[in-house]
Amino acid sequence: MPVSDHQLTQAWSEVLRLSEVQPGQAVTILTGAATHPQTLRAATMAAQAAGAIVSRIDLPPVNADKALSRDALAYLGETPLTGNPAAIAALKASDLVLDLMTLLFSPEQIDILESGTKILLAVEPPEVLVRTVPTEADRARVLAASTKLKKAKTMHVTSEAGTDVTFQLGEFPTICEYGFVDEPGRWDHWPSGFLFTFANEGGSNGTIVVDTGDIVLPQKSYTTAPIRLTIEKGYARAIEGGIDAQLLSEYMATFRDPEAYAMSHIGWGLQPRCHWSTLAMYDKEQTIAMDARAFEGNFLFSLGPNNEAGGQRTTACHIDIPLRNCTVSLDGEVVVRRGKVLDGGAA
Ligand SMILES: O=c1ccc(O)c[nH]1
Repeated sequence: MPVSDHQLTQAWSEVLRLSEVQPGQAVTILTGAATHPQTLRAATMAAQAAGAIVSRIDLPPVNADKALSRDALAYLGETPLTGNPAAIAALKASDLVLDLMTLLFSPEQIDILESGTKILLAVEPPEVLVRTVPTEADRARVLAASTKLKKAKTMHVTSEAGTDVTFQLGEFPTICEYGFVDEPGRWDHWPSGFLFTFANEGGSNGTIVVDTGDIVLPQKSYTTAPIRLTIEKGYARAIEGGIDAQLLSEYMATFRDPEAYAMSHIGWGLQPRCHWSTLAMYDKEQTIAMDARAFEGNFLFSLGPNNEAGGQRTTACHIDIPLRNCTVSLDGEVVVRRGKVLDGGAA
């Protein structure tokens, strides 16, 4: 059901306040063919109310003929910014970019962030944005978890469904997503409230079982039977199971890219206002399923690119799979036990 312009504008004003937007700063709103008009309206009004100098850059869509999916996070790499020096220059000249289009995992995003520009991605439906307005407490909880993940040398994940996988850590940074951009050069995503890192290249080994009811993205499906992934030296060497495994396998095979099977980010969800069951209430076209990526206590693993964290792998195929009921431990210390976060709960 819809939220009012007033509610959504208030939500944007809070996010811009948390992002420390100052009067006179340049805020550029990046839009595309799928940008939600109410989100654009509310973001524009909130940025003006904050005294920012507001611009909008609207770019034509790309990739639709190659993607086999309409989900902006399914097909990565080239974006409407690729090869567009005028737009890139404008975004680099901005203090803050409100990405209502989706640049994630693009070389251009990394280039723009390195200039000191902040980028906030926000493409979920307006009512989801209003429900998941970030808080300082979200930030504190994610940062507290990151102090453990940053120091960890191994992550071990198990589940009663049969997951038993070990990741060697240390080569890549920890990325915290808490929904606002309070430092120059920071990227974040609203909604969020989770953290992750990337396993060392070749440093992932074991078995991951996507259990019945776990979610596969961008398929946006709840699996009807377990999918067993055999992970050896950083790659999913086998994907076995029933129809869900066959659908995932065939989809990935269409990319004809061995790098699509590489382990990408690994982490866990800390957002109590996001839920495993929410995806069941939406049409696939309406959401990119951030509830699934952020719900408290998930173990979220990804296959595909690692350029977001400075890695060399830029495959277009991006698979995100949040698992329920896993136990995640860092150097032997349990941080999530059978899907429950062990940090005393949300503040
Ligand atoms: O916010 C996001 C969204 C997708 C992803 O793979 C990582 N972070």
